Amino acid sequence: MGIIIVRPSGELAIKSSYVRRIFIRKLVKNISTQITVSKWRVDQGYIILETEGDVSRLSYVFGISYFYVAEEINFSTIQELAHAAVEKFAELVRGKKFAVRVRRTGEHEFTSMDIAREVGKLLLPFSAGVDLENPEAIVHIDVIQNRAYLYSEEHQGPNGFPVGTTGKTVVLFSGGLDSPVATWMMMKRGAKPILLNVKLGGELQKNLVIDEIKVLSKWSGGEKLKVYFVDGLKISTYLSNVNKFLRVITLKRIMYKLADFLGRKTGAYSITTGESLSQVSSQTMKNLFVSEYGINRPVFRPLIGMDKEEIVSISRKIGTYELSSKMPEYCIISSKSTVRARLSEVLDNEKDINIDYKDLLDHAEVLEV
Ligand SMILES: Nc1ncnc2c1ncn2[C@@H]1O[C@H](COP(=O)(O)OP(=O)(O)OP(=O)(O)O)[C@@H](O)[C@H]1O
Repeated sequence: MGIIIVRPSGELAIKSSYVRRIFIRKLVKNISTQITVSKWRVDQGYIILETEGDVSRLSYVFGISYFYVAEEINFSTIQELAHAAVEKFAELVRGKKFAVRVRRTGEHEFTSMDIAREVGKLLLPFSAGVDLENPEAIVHIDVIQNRAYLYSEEHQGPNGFPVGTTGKTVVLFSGGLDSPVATWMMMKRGAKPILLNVKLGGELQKNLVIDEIKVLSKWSGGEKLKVYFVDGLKISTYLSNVNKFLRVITLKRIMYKLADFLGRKTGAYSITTGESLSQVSSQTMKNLFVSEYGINRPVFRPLIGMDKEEIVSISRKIGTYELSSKMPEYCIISSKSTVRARLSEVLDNEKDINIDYKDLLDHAEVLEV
């Protein structure tokens, strides 16, 4: 059993108290899917939790700025606090250059500097001296009213909003490099993704997609991730009648329409893709305009302004890079596309294709990870 102090993302602090309460409650719910929480309270913007389990899992919970495992003490004088700090930290600083870092909230007759000075003075004889610039050991003390939290290590959280607080989005999820990164970025903004894969590559593609979703689910704050696999073969047959230079754009339009339908079915108000401006011919500005023409939901493209290196670096960080690299390109997608599709021509071509989107989705294979 330990006390964990969580500082929510700075963005949560500027919300109205009503919204903040909702977000904090969801954050605690998401935290308790990772570790056991027996009690919690909010004090001066910090969430104080009594917990059991592996705290390192909190590094994956969106909505956390930083967190630490602390010892809680009640105190009335600065000397009392300093003695408790010495008892806890004498061994930590033994023979090392150290620094004391103090944060203080509440009404007190002393400042943070007063605490740091008093604690530093008592720890000095155990140590190799004070070094505020490059300490070998750091003594952290957070004072909130008449309680102090003592700890030696602070862990970074991923910031953002708790997953599930900002709505659902249908993600067009190919499983290539980009769409997993786009999914992660939307989860970071608190969205719950509903994944839609047009199965063009059979079981190999499907299994890679599932493995990628498993990796992404580490970041989902316990929210189950649902994936819809739609029959790609059926869609390919529709496309065989389309002019070959317009096939990629038409396929994209079909995917967007499927996503729009799925959004309506699942209460998701947006569509997310992994497109990045002009990365490939189907992603020129003109083609993106034509692709999403007539779609009722806003299309979010979190990667639109990123280059490949930036996307790769996020993909490595979140753990999907290795799996994405195994994903082959599928021939329809990689076939030549015009860079400036004419809307009227594309719409004209489309007239002869009669796709029953509802039926495609009703027959989709649905899994939850
Ligand atoms: N088979 C598919 N099923 C669902 N969505 C897809 C599929 N193929 C492509 N998409 C969507 O279209 C976007 C662009 O795909 P495209 O193949 O043009 O580029 P990409 O750079 O290879 O993307 P990715 O790396 O995500 O596969 C993808 O990021 C994804 O959102």
